[in-house]
Amino acid sequence: MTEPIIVARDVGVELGGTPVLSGVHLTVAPGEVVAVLGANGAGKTTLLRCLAGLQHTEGHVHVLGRPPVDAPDFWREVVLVGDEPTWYPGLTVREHLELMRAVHGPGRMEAREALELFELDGCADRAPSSLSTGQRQRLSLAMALLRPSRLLLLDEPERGLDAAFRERLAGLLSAYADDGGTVVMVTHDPRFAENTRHVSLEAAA
Ligand SMILES: Nc1ncnc2c1ncn2[C@@H]1O[C@H](COP(=O)(O)OP(=O)(O)OP(=O)(O)O)[C@@H](O)[C@H]1O
Repeated sequence: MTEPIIVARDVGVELGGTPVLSGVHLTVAPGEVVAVLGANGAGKTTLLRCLAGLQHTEGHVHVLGRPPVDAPDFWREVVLVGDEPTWYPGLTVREHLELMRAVHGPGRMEAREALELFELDGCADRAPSSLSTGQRQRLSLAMALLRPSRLLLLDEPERGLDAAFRERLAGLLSAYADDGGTVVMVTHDPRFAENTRHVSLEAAA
């Protein structure tokens, strides 16, 4: 039987003395796209942070067969897209994509293909800080999908994207999973997540 990519059992987190997650279970197989849904404050981002090794938890969490840790070996296989990244001053949109390739090696696509796929050709020579919210989100996602990885952890990837691009992104994530990758994403858009496995989170307190 194929080993799960994620096994989380009885996960509990307290923040500021308040339970945020309690008794959460999640098992994710390779090639799955899982959408974590729930009300504001239900703990979705906190769960992603637990899976990324950025949040201490009670219970058992294994990602890719081991406890997740905020360390280079882990981040070579896992990509987290959450809050907007810090952009490198002086580098253009194109250079941000080329940087991913230079650091992580040949991945799923070339920088020029990513520019086309994420509709960034028109702003390839601009600084990311000069882009619109949706264009910056597309650049974050392009940087994530260009490089090789086994697991994508995405926090509201649809944020700032228009309806047409949301549909394209859903297709790109599905293709990533068809290639053997695994996706866990937090989303508030059930339509964007319609062809994924849904996991609902309820507030712990
Ligand atoms: N550093 C912190 N200290 C104390 N409480 C926190 C901290 N970070 C988050 N929380 C609380 O933990 C709860 C869960 O937050 P989290 O961001 O995981 O929710 P969410 O489901 O992702 O919400 P949203 O849909 O609004 O993004 C919230 O009640 C939030 O106020």
